[in-house]
Amino acid sequence: MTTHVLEFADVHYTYPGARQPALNGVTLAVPAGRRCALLGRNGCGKSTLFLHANGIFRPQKGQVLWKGVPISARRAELQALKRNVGLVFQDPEQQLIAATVAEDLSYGLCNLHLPEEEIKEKVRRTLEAFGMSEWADTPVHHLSLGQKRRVALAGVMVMEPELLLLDEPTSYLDPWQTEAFVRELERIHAAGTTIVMATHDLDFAFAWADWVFVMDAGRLVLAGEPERVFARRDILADLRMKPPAVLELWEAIPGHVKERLGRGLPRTPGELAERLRSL
Ligand SMILES: Nc1ncnc2c1ncn2[C@@H]1O[C@H](COP(=O)(O)OP(=O)(O)OP(=O)(O)O)[C@@H](O)[C@H]1O
Repeated sequence: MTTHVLEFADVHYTYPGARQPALNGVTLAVPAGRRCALLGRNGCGKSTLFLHANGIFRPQKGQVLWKGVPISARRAELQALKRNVGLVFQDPEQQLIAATVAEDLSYGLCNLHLPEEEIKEKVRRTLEAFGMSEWADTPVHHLSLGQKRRVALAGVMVMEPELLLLDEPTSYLDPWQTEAFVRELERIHAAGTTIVMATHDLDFAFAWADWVFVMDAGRLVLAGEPERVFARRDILADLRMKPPAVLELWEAIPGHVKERLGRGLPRTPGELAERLRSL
């Protein structure tokens, strides 16, 4: 049986002064242990959904549940939720608050009033795991955008959340930084963390995710395994979402060649090229 870490049940939210709701009855369940991609056009409500996931926003109608239990407004429970659900914002400037990298990583742990030695040890281990020990005393404003993104991710992971929410983490990263970032995500996922990533990069989503959500106008319109979701060309075309390039290439290959390529759908054009070369 699939267990869900986080669930949204008919959640509604309209920003003060806005004419349209940002969330308009979204119902969505995040399966435990998955790598989920959250897709949808600009303004469909992805970031607003994330802000409800760790209690920053409260639904105006409907419920958000953590492991089947509705999130309450009680301070202690909200604090526990913030610890379980790590949110990495789209813009690292919104997230990084302390002067140096090590201070930034310590910030959330200090708020938990952990003993100083424990904080130091967690920060040391996280810096090491992220390959950034030499940045410990670097002023945050000396870092590049890609480096700030990694520090923001490390600052969330130091809290050891069970669920990691990433808001468009690969935008503005160069291919090398994206690869390094994905390797970090692999390590985090392999250690047991469920991940949900909002992204506009459908090629990346198809290559990386093992579960996909598609939102539109504040609601969920599709959810499931990537192959199944991306097979719904009619719905995706209505949302002006182009299928991943590798699927278009795959469809152009004659059936008798596909049979020889075998082993299900390739995830990237590189993987397809590799299989074609081995014919
Ligand atoms: N602070 C705000 N005040 C008023 N309206 C807002 C505010 N933030 C977002 N909205 C509106 O809420 C809706 C959902 O926005 P949201 O940022 O959640 O979408 P998104 O899917 O994350 O978009 P993007 O892909 O561009 O990041 C949009 O119509 C947006 O204009």
